[in-house]
Amino acid sequence: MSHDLLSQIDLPADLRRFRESELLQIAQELRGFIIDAVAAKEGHLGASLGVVELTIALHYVFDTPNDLLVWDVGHQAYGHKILTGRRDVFDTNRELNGISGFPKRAESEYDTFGVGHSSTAISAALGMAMASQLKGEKHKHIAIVGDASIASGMAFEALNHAGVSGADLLVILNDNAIGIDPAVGALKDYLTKTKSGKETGRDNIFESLNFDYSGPIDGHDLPKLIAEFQRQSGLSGPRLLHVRTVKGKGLKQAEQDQVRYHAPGKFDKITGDIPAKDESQLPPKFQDVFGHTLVELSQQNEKIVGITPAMPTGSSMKIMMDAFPKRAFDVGIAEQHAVTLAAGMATQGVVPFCNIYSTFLQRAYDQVIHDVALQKLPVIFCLDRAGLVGQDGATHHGAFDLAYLNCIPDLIIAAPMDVVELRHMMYTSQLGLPLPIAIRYPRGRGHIVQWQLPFEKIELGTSRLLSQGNRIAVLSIGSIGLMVQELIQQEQLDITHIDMRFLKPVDETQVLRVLENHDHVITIEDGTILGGLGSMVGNLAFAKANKPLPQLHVLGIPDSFIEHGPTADLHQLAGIDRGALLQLIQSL
Ligand SMILES: Cc1ncc(C[n+]2csc(CCOP(=O)(O)OP(=O)(O)O)c2C)c(N)n1
Ligand SMILES: CC(=O)[C@@H](O)[C@H](O)COP(=O)(O)O
Ligand SMILES: [Mg+2]
Repeated sequence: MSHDLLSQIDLPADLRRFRESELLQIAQELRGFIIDAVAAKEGHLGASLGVVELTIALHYVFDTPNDLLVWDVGHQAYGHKILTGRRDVFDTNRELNGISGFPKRAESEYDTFGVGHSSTAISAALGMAMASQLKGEKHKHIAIVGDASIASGMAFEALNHAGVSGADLLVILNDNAIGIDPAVGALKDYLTKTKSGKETGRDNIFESLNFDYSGPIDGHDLPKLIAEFQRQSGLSGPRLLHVRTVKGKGLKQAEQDQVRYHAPGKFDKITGDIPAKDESQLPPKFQDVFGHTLVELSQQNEKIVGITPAMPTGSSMKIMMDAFPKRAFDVGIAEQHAVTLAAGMATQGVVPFCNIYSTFLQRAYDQVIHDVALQKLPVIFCLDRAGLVGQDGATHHGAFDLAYLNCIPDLIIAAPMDVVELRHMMYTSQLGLPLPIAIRYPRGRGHIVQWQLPFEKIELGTSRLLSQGNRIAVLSIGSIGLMVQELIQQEQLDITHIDMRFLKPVDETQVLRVLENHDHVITIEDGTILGGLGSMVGNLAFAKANKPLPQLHVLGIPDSFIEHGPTADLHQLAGIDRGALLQLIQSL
């Protein structure tokens, strides 16, 4: 694909020098550029393809960066990045030391707000608009938000406030009628029918909230978009422009299979096909073991239900939704609601498995404390994508869960080392616990091919002694223990290794025994170093262990935000990889 015009655009000012009639070709070239880049380097595809025309029209009409664009989530902002100074480095997208897959303030003045988690754009753009008012400055403030993201509570809070703010805020609702998975909820149906009050004589929902509503308009029709943005640039006050687009636009397969092509991995840039892979001999992913195990358990226990906030495919809750459509619920991008919904169900004796990515549970922290733990409601949280997740980077790493959950009373915290332990923990959880439990596990594959072993009950708060040495002991929690175990076997190290399994209740007897019988105790976790296993063992040592204490070495994610890149590289950067552990052991 040629980039004759695109190659002349380094910044939006260059784009604005083109005639409107040339924008169609620029759109084709930009689309081709995105397809070529993602086919080779992976990343988010469908969302960016769907907003090519929108992106061009926005930068063509508005005076960016003086006018402020805020992209919600930011997975659709590849076109924006390419038009705002990052075309030549776009091949480093999501790579270690490369550009981020999401808008990021440190990266460009055109990235007005850091994103990754959804539904923040309206609040952020409103904040900017109110700041402009306060400072007496003239800017346009534009939030671009998807149909699934606008259904989240936070977006509604922002609309509610913006409607009485008088702020110069344009919300562009990019309605493609899908999130990652098919859109859900009543708002989805409403949006497919909604029309302007000017047409119907009755206010629609946005007009009722004091927004000047326009649309819906075709988001692939460049002349229409440009005319509408020119009109909008002369207006002020809260406005909402409803734009309809097609996710994956311009690549046949991506339009037809929008779920798969949200982030398809590598594919053929000419045909659009994803190469078939035989994965039958590979160990399964943690998430698939979660999904299949939940179905197995649901067959035995009719009280079980599944809840996911908008991640059925990613979390594999889809397996349960297919097997038991009446007992598994996708509630949309609504983590807070998902948690309290699960709490409500638990009050009635239902056994909810509430599956949330570790990073997204951050949004429902109060609900975990106030609605679940404080009432000792036995909700079973399955926290997927715990630890460092790789190319999505700092916004998405599940780095904090061990620490932020550890300080909550009456919450059991478990982390399986392998998929078989995950099964046993899920089995144990639904037998009837007196408290809620959070089971956290990582993105990707385990190492056990034959995972479908009979269920076993695990005693809460018990660890597993995996090898016994004398001077040095390693206490690990979660899947990072696999690396420890392999290291010990491959290097034939004479050291003790304990898979802690539970951060809370922690196996105090075992920890004290280890502290008293070794010269050096190493803790290792794929979570922040502050407040997780290392802190727990340190506290125990000072409070309860007989003196003299061994030397304690705490390995975990350092107290800084870890960027994006291959997970193995990030583990190395964080000092929690095989090399770092071996070096430490050798130095002792
Ligand atoms: C708080 C939060 N929950 C879940 C996600 C995962 N997520 C990323 S994109 C997405 C779907 C967004 O759909 P929509 O807003 O309609 O945008 P589209 O992809 O259709 O352009 C979801 C659920 C997230 N980024 N943030
Ligand atoms: C943009 C976003 O938040 C999701 O698309 C996320 O990238 C999904 O991550 P997984 O690929 O780990 O499911
Ligand atoms: Mg959408």
